[in-house]
Amino acid sequence: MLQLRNVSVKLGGVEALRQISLNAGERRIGIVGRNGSGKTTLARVIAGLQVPDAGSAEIDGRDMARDRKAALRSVGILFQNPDHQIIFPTVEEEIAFGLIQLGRSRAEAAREVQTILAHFGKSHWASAPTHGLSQGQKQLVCLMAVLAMRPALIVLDEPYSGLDIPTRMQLMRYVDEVEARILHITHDPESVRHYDRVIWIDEGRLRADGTPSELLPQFEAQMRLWGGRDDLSDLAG
Ligand SMILES: Nc1ncnc2c1ncn2[C@@H]1O[C@H](COP(=O)(O)OP(=O)(O)OP(=O)(O)O)[C@@H](O)[C@H]1O
Repeated sequence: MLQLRNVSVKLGGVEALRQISLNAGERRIGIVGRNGSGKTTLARVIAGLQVPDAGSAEIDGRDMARDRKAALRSVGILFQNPDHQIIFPTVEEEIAFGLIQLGRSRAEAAREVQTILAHFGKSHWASAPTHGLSQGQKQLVCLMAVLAMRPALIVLDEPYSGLDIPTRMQLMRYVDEVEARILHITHDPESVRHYDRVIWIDEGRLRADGTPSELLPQFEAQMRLWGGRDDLSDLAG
């Protein structure tokens, strides 16, 4: 169970999040909102990577900002750009890193790396150089690295942008099969239409919260309305 209590975050004078409170236990949750609305900041708070200026983010009663070990075990995060995530020269080292951080021995980590690669039919990638992979292949490596750590919750921050349609469809299929709970940040209503719940963040506030069938038509209508204007002065920041 994810519990946010009055979470506020200021970044360089900008109120990126303003008093967000919510409880979430659904298996699949989408987060929508326009550019600069605070979605990535929210993802970082939930993963314990951003300490809120006020309020707290807890998963199963553990405070993500204060208990880094619990945060590592509980939440995996997949960012939009895999180049910001990948740091190791080979695929196996990249996937092993999180496991070693969780306290696995090198031998245990190596076994678990093999297991996850085999699960995705990518055993032959083990010693492949990460810099030689395409964007979609890198994104799959990041997903495997997150899944290998078996977190209870996976936060996806626009993981499909920049991928071609077949790669996106394949990755979406992999993600749909994942046991862990998913919180998926996106601009694309289609990718969360089959989810259990959607949360709309606007100017750092929780604007609406409901089922996709209730919320997405409102969201799309508002996006079209804003898109019809030439004025970008209301864009956050
Ligand atoms: N490091 C930072 N310093 C100052 N302001 C920041 C910083 N990071 C984010 N912001 C501001 O905080 C607000 C929320 O940013 P955030 O990245 O969370 O939005 P977002 O909804 O994820 O946007 P996008 O959809 O464009 O990725 C924006 O106004 C942004 O300019």
